Amino acid sequence: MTKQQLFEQILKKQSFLCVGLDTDIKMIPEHLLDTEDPIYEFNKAIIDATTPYCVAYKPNLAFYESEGVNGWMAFEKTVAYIRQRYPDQFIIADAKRGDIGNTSEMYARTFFDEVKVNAVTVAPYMGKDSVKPFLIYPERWVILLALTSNKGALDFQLTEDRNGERLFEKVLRVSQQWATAEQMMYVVGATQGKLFEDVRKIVPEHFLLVPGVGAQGGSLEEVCRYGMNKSCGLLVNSSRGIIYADSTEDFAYTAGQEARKLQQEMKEMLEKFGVSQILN
Ligand SMILES: O=c1ccn([C@@H]2O[C@H](COP(=O)(O)O)[C@@H](O)[C@H]2O)c(=O)[nH]1
Repeated sequence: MTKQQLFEQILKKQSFLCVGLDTDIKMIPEHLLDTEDPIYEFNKAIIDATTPYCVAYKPNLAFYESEGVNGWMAFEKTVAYIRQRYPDQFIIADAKRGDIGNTSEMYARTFFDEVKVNAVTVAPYMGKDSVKPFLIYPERWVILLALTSNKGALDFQLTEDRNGERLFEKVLRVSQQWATAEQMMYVVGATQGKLFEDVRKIVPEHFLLVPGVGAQGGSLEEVCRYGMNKSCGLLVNSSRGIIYADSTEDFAYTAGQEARKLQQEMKEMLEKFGVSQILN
């Protein structure tokens, strides 16, 4: 999916919501546990209920890999289900990969050739040759960790070098030499508030994947005020706040309603910050 196609979906749905499929077997409603593949059944129900209100899904690999072979199969089946039923959805494998070149090549093959997601989250720490192998796939995306939502962002990302440049700023600046805004996005946590202004000084055109609203307390209004650009430029993720809003048999309906609430807020933000035209 291209940047333009993603923006068109955002305008069509008046939403830049990404639903996080952080499916924890321990949180799945009891009545699904008797089915052959509870994780997949849960995901299908969540996807069917939320798809009118979102433009992206983000399965986080930790939740699948922790269940071994069955978890990986549920991940693959979930991606295939979205691909087949809702081909306009943007699918992000939140895997936070990155290694020496030949190993990164294998990660890229896994996610782009085998599972066929649109994007993979990648850690920038090992540098250019660890990221490049993900960039040889046309219309597939690398989402590079830049300024994360957790407290630990202070440990490295917000530290300054002797010229006063913070590490996340260096990641944004240098990595722009590796790929354009047609293939690279950045993770910036919703909890980072006004720092979105500093991010936008360096990457005005790029899409940002923004986790941290809902359970982590980030403000959607602040993210939009400081982070939105003329083609929206934001995919805001919520995982627990949507998928675990209800643990009864009505879980999917409630998840849909939570997604709808966020979509309504996002529609207001798109209007408020003047994002309304199809760009060419
Ligand atoms: O900086 C980051 C990077 C990734 N995440 C991931 O996003 C979701 C957030 O889940 P919530 O339940 O909505 O808090 C989860 O998969 C994280 O691993 C992040 O939170 N912050």
